Amino acid sequence: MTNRNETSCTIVIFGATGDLAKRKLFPSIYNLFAKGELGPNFAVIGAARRNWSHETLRENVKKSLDESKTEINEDHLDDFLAHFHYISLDVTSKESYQNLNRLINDLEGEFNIPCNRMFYLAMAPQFFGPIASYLKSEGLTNETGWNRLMIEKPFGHDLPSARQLNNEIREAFREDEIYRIDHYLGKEMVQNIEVIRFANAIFEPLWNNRHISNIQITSSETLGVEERGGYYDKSGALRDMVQNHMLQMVALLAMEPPIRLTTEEIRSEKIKALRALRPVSGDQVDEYFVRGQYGPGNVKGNEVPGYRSEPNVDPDSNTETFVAGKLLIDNFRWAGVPFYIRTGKRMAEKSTKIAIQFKEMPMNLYYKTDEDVHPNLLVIHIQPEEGISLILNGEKLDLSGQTTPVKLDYAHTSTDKLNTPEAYEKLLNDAIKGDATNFTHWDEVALSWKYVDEIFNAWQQKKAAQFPNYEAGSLGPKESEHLLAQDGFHWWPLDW
Ligand SMILES: NC(=O)C1=CN([C@@H]2O[C@H](COP(=O)(O)OP(=O)(O)OC[C@H]3O[C@@H](n4cnc5c(N)ncnc54)[C@H](OP(=O)(O)O)[C@@H]3O)[C@@H](O)[C@H]2O)C=CC1
Ligand SMILES: O=C1O[C@H](COP(=O)(O)O)[C@@H](O)[C@H](O)[C@H]1O
Repeated sequence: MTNRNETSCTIVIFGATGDLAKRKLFPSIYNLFAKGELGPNFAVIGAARRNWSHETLRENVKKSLDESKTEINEDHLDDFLAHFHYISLDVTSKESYQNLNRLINDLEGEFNIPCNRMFYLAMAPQFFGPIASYLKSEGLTNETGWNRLMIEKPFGHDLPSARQLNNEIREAFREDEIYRIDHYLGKEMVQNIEVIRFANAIFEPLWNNRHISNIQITSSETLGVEERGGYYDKSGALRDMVQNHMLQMVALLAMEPPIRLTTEEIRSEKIKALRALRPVSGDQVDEYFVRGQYGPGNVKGNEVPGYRSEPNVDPDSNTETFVAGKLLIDNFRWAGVPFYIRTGKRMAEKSTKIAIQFKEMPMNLYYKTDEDVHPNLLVIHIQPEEGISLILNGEKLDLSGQTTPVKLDYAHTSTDKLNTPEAYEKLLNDAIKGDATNFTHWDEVALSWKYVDEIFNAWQQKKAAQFPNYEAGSLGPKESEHLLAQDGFHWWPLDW
């Protein structure tokens, strides 16, 4: 009989010769092995077209651990690598799946693994549907153990394509067998949003429109599009970052406390928060959203080209590399509280932060100083530092009787600065254990696309934007400042 909690399994990585497997998946699997999370009975099968041997895969796994500076214990490295096997196949050919099934069966025998099968799709999205369908039709999913499908982004490029993809994979896998990855949900401090909110008696009573004036979420990058120009130019920041990571953070901040900390209850509250997002109609888009594209500039002392000069990007591209937006959530808790988001490439800092700004005191007893009392802020540092800061007011130590902001800090630098290997490690571990809490349910995906599609369509209908409109190495176009200024706010600095 199927035991959902049994962790002993075979992990098949489709796309094992690719970038994601090398940079994120192999180091994560090693870390899980080193921590004893995988136990002795597991196998990893790398699948791709390249004509590699088992040994070539193992050499590449070892190389990926070295390049990612994973701490390796040489004593058990060979034992670890012995669990890796490679199969050369084309995912579009039916015969491939019969060969793969034979290899899985052999390894289940060799390593004494129950028929628990994890299929990780680290492949371009056009293959997601066909792979899922072949896995079922060719008998690789089974009734004896569990079957899980881990699926990378992008999950569609709009609501209709996402729905079509979902229908395709649902033909082969049940919703509870599908693990849609949003790697932000694997980040330590994103997971901590719930803990900060629901394990601290001092915050929950204040977590509403009576006490919070606005919430700001920034995810800025210093990198450009690197080798992903071909994908990114068809996607843009709205669909690459807002539809998934930014809206997931909004949902976690806005949701009601779940009645229990179970996958179903948490997802249900996130879904309700996303349902309450006020849609932005075409004629309002400029009032609520700002788009930008970087021109040439200087990022951290290096001259960099503008977006339109990046490899595989259309020289007249109208794709946005920056988005700022004001989101409103129409429910009792949040009515009237703007959630500002911004994300972009080639910005001044690599930083993901959430600033929760509390309302002013009802009366300023320190008015004689002609100084405004600084608003209280709760800052959640997601990356590269991880932690929280609380900004209060204290008295200046100079006998002036004036107030000064005082920062209470709990922060530490994440092990690898960018934190993503740990995110993948956590997500893989969760999926192996059958915990889908930090993966996105189809309803969340659908609601996010619905929200984002309206903005995208409104932009499409307008004439081409005046791009480039921000310099690489800056904080985005000036209109992003206006978005908050019109409400009497400003973006809090990223180095707070
Ligand atoms: N790289 C990253 O940091 C991130 C990637 N992702 C997502 O992960 C997925 C994979 O990305 P990434 O690793 O960068 O992509 P790559 O292009 O580096 O890798 C693609 C993989 O697919 C294999 N492949 C392509 N066609 C076939 C085929 N017909 N049959 C079998 N194998 C095939 C390639 O191997 P071969 O040529 O040997 O067949 C290769 O292993 C994408 O959906 C991407 O959006 C998401 C977040 C971050
Ligand atoms: O999903 C994506 O995320 C990365 C940013 O991730 P982070 O963990 O480094 O913040 C982004 O660069 C990429 O374009 C996008 O596809």
